[in-house]
Amino acid sequence: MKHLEGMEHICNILFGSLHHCVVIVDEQGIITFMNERYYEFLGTSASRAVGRHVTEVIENTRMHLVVASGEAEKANMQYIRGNYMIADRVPLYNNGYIIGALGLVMFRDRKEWAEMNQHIKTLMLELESYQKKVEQLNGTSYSLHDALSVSPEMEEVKRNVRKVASSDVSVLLRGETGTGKELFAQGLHKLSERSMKPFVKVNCAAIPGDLLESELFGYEEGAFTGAKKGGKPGKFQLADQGTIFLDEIGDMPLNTQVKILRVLQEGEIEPLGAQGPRQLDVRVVAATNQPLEQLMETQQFREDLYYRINVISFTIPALRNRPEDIPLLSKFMLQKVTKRLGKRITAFDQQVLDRFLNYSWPGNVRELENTIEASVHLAEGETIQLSDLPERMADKRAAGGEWETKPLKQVLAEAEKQAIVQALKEANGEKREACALLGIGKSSLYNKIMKYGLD
Ligand SMILES: Nc1ncnc2c1ncn2[C@@H]1O[C@H](COP(=O)(O)OP(=O)(O)OP(=O)(O)O)[C@@H](O)[C@H]1O
Repeated sequence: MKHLEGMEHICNILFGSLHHCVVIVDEQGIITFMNERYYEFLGTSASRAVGRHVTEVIENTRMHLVVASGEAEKANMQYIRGNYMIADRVPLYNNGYIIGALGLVMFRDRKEWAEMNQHIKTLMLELESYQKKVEQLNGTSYSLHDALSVSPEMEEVKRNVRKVASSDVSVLLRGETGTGKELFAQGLHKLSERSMKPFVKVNCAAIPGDLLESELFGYEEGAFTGAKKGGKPGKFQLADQGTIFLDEIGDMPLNTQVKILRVLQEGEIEPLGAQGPRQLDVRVVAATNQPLEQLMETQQFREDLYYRINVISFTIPALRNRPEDIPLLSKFMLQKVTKRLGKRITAFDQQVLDRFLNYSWPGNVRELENTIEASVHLAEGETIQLSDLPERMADKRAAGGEWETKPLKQVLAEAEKQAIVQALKEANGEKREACALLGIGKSSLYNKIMKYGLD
């Protein structure tokens, strides 16, 4: 930011009366200047835009990527506020260092543009539908815009995630179960240069230890008896050029940790039965809900791997610590669930919202969504009542105060068991459906069913 300070006055003279839209960002992608024309077009103002990350203010912008790559982009098509515009973006250098970027969004003669825009719109809509299909095939369905929040804590995490998204730095996402770590991992990938390449998720807790290696690194034909003809690519190969998301990394067996570290350090893998190593280019995003520092003390997690994946870490706050987000998320989840179930329920009784605000949400946003889904099933009127909430929510002990006096482990275990019982009930014992409701893998569900003696 310091290089661009004091430039506002000069920029206003230069670009103030220009018919085109101008934006300048600093080396972190933070807006330092926009001209009046751009504010008008976006319906915003200097006080709302300057100082914010450019992705928060301008749709489909690539300014942060230009700063990261240092490469200009000429006559790029950009969809803003219902129109396709032509954007030029150039990096700004000072003494050989990037200090920011300047973007120019061009308008054409209105009539000519309107005609061309219609034609382009049709083509671009078609392209967009293909892009969506590619994204689905690539394994992402979320972007950072899907992470709803109003709380300052979450807004700060989002701001920081945006800042590092365009670089290749390894990111560790921490937070309790259901806080949105996977959503953030996908958001990071979508904001990066790798967005059109694969996003591959590995649930380190769900793959049995003895299969983890072949799942991660693949194998060659004939590597062992029972190996598939033609071999099988591992998750790392599938993620080549893209992002690999190592979920629940704290649950990864020690011997696999050694191998992962080698891959990350040397940028190559050696599939089982292969003649030699293969070069790879993957960005690593890991997530954990376990205290890795504690696991290191008990030698369950390797220190060298910890430092390798923990270059930058973000902690996503638990829902109970950001109550401001609860009304917004509840409303959104209600709309999502009622749309899916085709039921007309439009609001929550005030007592329900109060209960939500006082409840501890050990399963965080996922539990909120499941709770709302369960109550939509039970509700008879157009408003969700206290009596429509699942049993655990009706239990006063679960709502605020007292539960915190119980050991957290016990509370989490009780909530987990309750959620599984509920999901199995809702899914009529159909385990695949219960997995989908809970958002966990099959082997994870089987382990938990055994653990809590629910078979
Ligand atoms: N801020 C948010 N806005 C909207 N939806 C959210 C938000 N945070 C989480 N969700 C939703 O909550 C659910 C759980 O999120 P997600 O799977 O990303 O959590 P997680 O932290 O990765 O969980 P786990 O540690 O159990 O794997 C998802 O359906 C996700 O879309």
